[in-house]
Amino acid sequence: MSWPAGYGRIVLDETDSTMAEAARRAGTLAGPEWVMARRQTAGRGRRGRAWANPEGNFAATLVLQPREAPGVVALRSFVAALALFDAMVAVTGRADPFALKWPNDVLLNGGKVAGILLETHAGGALAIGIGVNLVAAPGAAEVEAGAVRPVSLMAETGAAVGPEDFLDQLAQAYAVREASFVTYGFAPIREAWLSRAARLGETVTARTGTSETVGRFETVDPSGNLVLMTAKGRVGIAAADVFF
Ligand SMILES: O=C(O)CCCC[C@@H]1SC[C@@H]2NC(=O)N[C@@H]21
Repeated sequence: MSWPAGYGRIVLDETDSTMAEAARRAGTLAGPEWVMARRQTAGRGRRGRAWANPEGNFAATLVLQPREAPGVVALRSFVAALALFDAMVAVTGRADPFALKWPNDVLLNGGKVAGILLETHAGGALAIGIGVNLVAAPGAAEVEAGAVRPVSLMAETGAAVGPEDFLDQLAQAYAVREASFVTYGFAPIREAWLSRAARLGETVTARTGTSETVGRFETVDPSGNLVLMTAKGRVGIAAADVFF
């Protein structure tokens, strides 16, 4: 497996969180850099949740210095989700058990196998944190009530993939999707994402900390919003957790 040209790589035995590591290093990096850790002692997920990271699972953050407007930069969550999907297919040889859940989870046999966390830094750096349950998944009791059950790649498919091998696949897949995004914009990424979307056309619930919207999952719009057809009409949602 070749490493993508122009991307750097740092592999640490242990850190608190690769997001924190990325924040500490962002100002010093000359170009895109993958920061991977074999162990995280304080991994974090979306909405301030903790992210468990037993050894053997994958934890890495890609640090980029994008030049676009913030709304365009944020669309890289879809770029990353697609790349993650591609890497899963590359390591298992199968696409059918995988699906993408808005905004950027990867599902395997309907369970959550991977998550993505985006953070931006003063100075404009973008940190894309990716966690994959390669060998172990948290118990159902450790996740929010009603959330998709966590699963591991190994338990669901039998594939035994080490974090560094997974990084090779993911970095290559990301570089391909990033080049498409920079050259052709969001449209082909959006189409590819939608063709892999879980529960498209079905009724889902989108929850923020303060509101709940139930509707038919119609599409993701060109700004990356979740579009639901509700009893009151079409609604675009910029940020939420989705429940099936
Ligand atoms: O809540 C989610 O689904 C996103 C989880 C993101 C976890 C990854 S693991 C690598 C990086 N470092 C962190 O502390 N979090 C992200």
